[in-house]
Amino acid sequence: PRTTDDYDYANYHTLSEINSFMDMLVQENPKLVSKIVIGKSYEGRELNVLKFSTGATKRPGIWIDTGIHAREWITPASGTWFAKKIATDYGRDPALTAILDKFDIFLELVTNPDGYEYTHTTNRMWRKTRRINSGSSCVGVDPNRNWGTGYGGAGSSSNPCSETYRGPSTYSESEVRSIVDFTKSHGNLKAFLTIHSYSQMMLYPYGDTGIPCVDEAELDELALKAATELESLYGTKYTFGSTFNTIYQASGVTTDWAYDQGIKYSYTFELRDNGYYGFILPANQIIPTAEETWLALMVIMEHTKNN
Ligand SMILES: O=C(O)[C@H](Cc1ccccc1)CC(O)(O)C[N+](=O)[O-]
Ligand SMILES: [Zn+2]
Repeated sequence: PRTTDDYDYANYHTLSEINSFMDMLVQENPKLVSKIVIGKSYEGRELNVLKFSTGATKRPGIWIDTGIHAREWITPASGTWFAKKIATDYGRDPALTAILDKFDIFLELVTNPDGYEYTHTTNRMWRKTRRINSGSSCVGVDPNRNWGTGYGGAGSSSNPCSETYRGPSTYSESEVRSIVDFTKSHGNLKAFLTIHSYSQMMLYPYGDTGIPCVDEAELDELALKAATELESLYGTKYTFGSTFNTIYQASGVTTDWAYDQGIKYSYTFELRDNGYYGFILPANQIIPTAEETWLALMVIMEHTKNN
């Protein structure tokens, strides 16, 4: 495709196609969109973040990542649609324009590029990074068990052959460390939204413990609003609650860490479906999934703006 107008949002794309999309979007919207390289993956690929900003001065930020688990293809596909939506709606949609007049939005589309490439070339069901684990024939670390908060607890594994292997140490994965360093250097993120599939859930802290987080009441009420808005489009039903109570115990996870950095509005999304297709969601569901999810993201971003 020569422009992001004729990019095929209704299909899944390779890493190089998604990287080309990012470069096209930046070229077409030089005053709104820029690309930041926040680090390199284990195998040396760039970790690219799209920055949407309408002001020169440093503003509070909203973080969104997709594709941290390699096989969850619906998430970078939806994220690509989000990126185009932001560029299209700025200056046209009052709600989005109001958000971007106050916040920068950071969107990392392929958060685990080594794993994503591997799902295209070798194993469609790969989940983890592609780190070679010393002393083991098993490859990869679960980037959603590698964060510092609750690291090493129940709900993660010390076995390199496990799908939830926590890694040799906190932040051992450059794909994780790069986000940690970016978040700390930015220092003013107000929402942290990490997008997974599948199960149709909105999950807030904590995952490592059943003890409620301080902001549980507000996060729960906001999740209800977001899930209701999401359901209004195509009737897709989401459940919501703390990670521990809603899906299962998991430790060293992204949103627990983000929340403990003081980023109150930290949610994990589990997109479509409920298990019928699972990770192999048909491409004809990409755009509907992206559209309904965007409604929920807008609810959370507006709440973040107004609080
Ligand atoms: O186990 C995971 O990391 C997520 C569930 C989750 C979600 C938020 C925080 C901790 C765990 C489930 C999934 O999206 O990875 C799907 N899966 O189990 O492969
Ligand atoms: Zn996942």
